[in-house]
Amino acid sequence: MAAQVPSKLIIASRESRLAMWQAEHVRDRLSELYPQCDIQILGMTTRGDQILDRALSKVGGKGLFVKELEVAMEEGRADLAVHSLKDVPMELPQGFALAAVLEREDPRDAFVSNDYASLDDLPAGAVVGTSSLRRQSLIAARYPHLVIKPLRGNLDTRLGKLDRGDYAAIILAAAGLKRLGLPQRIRSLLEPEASLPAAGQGAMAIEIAQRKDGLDLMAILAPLNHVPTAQAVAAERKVSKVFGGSCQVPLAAFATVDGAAMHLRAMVATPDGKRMASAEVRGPAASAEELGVQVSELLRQQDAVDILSVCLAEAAAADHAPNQAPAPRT
Ligand SMILES: NCc1[nH]cc(CCC(=O)O)c1CC(=O)O
Repeated sequence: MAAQVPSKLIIASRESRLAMWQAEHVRDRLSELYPQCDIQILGMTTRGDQILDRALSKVGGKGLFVKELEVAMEEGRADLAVHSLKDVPMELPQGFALAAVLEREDPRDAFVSNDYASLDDLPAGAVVGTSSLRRQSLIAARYPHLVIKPLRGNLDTRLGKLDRGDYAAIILAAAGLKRLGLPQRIRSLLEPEASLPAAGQGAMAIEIAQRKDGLDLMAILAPLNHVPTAQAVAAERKVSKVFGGSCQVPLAAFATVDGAAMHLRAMVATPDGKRMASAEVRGPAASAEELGVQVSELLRQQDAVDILSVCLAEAAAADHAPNQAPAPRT
């Protein structure tokens, strides 16, 4: 039996152009499924959008880009929230759930520059912009002659800083550039072998809150769930969870699903790229989380915990704040 659909649904979204594109995409797909339902978008600003002068790893706290949207749902101002899955904490607060994961866009990192075609072409001392510890550590490991400088802000802001000449090149998620109709800005793509993507990169998720009115939003949103993507990101997010995943740690986890088979790769490193652990496993896509645990165990055998303790000590020192990262667990 088809789900009972209300006459109106409100989508909470951040106001960046990418977030709005994603919310509009979900709105359009829902409108197609449920033409009788009036679907509106509520734009909001989050703490992650406001704090732009610090690297994400130094802002601290999880869910910087999602909290305000959750409050809107809690207060009944919105029914669902659309997020870049990469920005969604591994553990949602009590009473919230992911209702659907949409088909993944290109998960790769993109090299963006006005003067150079790839990381290999950059001369010694060239400045590369990124605020992702993962990207920073991968670049430092392979290109020790390059200088990495922080780069924050939404996609348009970041591209503006590149165009102004602040950087020789910047690294961005290919997915965002493609969604915004800017694929021509991509000079080259970094293959997973060179730059393993972050857990959830390129995937969008729909979050919902527990309802008091009995509305079955899970069932309403189920047709938007893309099973192979949901399986891949379940494995990736399990790895992040095991290692207390946050933006304070250079951690990558990337799964591909081919029919019933999954290939999961993961990596942890120190921010300077000098120490790195990486591992991969293959197995049934239906056992996504179990594969996440397995690959985490392989990482642990390579001193991943020690590598992460270096990262967390650095983060805590930079923060002058108590170290809130939980101990690794499975
Ligand atoms: N943390 C910011 C963020 N969250 C999601 C994306 C890109 C889109 C995606 O990965 O789905 C980006 C920008 C970037 O990494 O360049």
